[in-house]
Amino acid sequence: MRYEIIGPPADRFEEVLTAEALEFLVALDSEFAARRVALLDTRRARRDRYSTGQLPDFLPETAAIRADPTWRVAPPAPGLVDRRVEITGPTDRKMTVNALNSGAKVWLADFEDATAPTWHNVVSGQLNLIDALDRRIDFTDPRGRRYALGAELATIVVRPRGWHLVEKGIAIDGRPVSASLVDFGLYLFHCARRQLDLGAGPYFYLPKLEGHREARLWNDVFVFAQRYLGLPQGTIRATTLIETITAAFEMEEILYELREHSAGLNAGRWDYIFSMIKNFGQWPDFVLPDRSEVTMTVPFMRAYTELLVATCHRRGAHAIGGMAAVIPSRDPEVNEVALGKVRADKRREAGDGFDGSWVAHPGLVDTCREEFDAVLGERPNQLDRLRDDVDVAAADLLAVDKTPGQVTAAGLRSNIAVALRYIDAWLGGVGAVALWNLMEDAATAEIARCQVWQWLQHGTPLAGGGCVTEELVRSILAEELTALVAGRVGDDRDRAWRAARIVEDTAFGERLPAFFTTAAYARHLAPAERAVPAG
Ligand SMILES: CC(=O)SCCNC(=O)CCNC(=O)[C@H](O)C(C)(C)COP(=O)(O)OP(=O)(O)OC[C@H]1O[C@@H](n2cnc3c(N)ncnc32)[C@H](O)[C@@H]1OP(=O)(O)O
Ligand SMILES: O=CC(=O)O
Ligand SMILES: [Mg+2]
Repeated sequence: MRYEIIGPPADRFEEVLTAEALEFLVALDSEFAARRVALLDTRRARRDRYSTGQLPDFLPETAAIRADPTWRVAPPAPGLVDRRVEITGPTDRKMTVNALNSGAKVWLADFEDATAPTWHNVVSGQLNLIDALDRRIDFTDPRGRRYALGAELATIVVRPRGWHLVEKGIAIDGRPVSASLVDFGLYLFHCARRQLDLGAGPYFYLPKLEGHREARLWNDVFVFAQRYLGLPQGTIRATTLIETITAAFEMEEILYELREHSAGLNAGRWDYIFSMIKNFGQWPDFVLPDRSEVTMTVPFMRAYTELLVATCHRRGAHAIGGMAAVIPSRDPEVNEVALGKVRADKRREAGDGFDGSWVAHPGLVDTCREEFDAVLGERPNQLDRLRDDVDVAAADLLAVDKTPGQVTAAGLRSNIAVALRYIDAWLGGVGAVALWNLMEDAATAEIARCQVWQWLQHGTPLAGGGCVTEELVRSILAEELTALVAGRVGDDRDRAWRAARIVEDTAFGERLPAFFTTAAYARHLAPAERAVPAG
């Protein structure tokens, strides 16, 4: 056999890691592993070009696709017609039940930004999805609280990990496997028919794509997988996140590549900001102010979302809004402010023509629904609202220098504290956390650690005096680490130290690491020991 299970066994994991499912992963790997590696090389080469001053533009070689007014994506699939509220979150057992019961139309079951990809999270997440579809997920927690699926459930849309990540819990021919193919393959293998029997289908969100060739790879994966599993072509549907600056220049082409499988585009705002810093962070014109100042109404973010809605609706595709990171609070005053911010965000999106949007927490479902109800009324979406008024040029997408705001000492400290605390949680197997009333996940933490790097590179002046220096960052990091480890012992204490080391490694280097998660996964999360060989 060509595969081996490296990750440790646990209760019922064999129900996910069946010989047939693993053979399917081997088939996907044989067909697509080399193309994935080549596309990752292309990403690196492109970033190198940007480091010499080149800027992206709309592609001349695909002008004909953009100019052709005739093509459309497939009509919306069952369960994906009305997407006015989508809740996102990790796939642990409790969150699965809570998300499905939340009243949202869609649940984005997340193996990406909201999940720390421990072997346990990866496999048990798949098991929870199977159990949810079989209605076998009800349980009572240790406090005696009962969790049970209700009558009306959200449509499940799974977000596999991005192309940059590998899964080391399974080896094929002695190599780690693409994490995207593992998450996609296991879910499709086990749940496609279960979903079809329930009147929905196997639906996906595709994260962190950097261009249409990566969308073509996904489309080819879908065609191959449908053939392998005997599913009618077009059964799979995928919403692509536009969350990199390079993908923003290829929205139309991405829809075109996936057109028989496309369920639209989503404005993944947090990774988008991260991508902007990652690609152009060394240039003075691209220095961003405090993270809290980079709102959806600053010119470069506005240009991107306007273009996204216009592109989608021209092609009959859903445009889905992004995540307002504020979450509900038990403090009534703080809560009121938080709900007000989410309401304003969803109101703007609905008014701009989005067909629905994301929330991070069940307590935000009603707010989002009310704002979309106000615009959609009885209509399931507003695909008919063409945004022919939108005129976005390459320069608008890159107009980072028009972002108002300052870099402050508080913003610097906040970035260091968030990066440290998030990475600490991630190393502990938790991929989304609430910090200071904000949802923090891999994407928001990437911004935090990249801004520290960016400001250090530029010796950025701080409002009120001084500037960002290595000495200052080290001293804030030391203070934040002291606060984090207070009262901790043993492994918990070590984990905080490891998190601080990752923050240092990613902040002080001359070149910004493309993702903190890749090296941190290999060093800290990946299963190290060989467990029971299988197959
Ligand atoms: C940039 C992007 O990619 S955004 C998408 C990726 N990020 C995410 O999906 C983050 C999703 N959100 C979350 O993970 C959580 O809301 C957090 C971690 C931010 C906060 O969670 P908590 O600290 O548990 O919040 P809180 O205590 O208010 O939760 C109250 C209840 O709501 C549940 N809950 C909170 N958020 C969610 C969610 N997204 N899905 C399902 N249930 C949820 C909690 O499990 C808890 O349930 P319980 O009452 O049965 O114990
Ligand atoms: O995945 C969403 C984002 O904002 O990043
Ligand atoms: Mg993202």
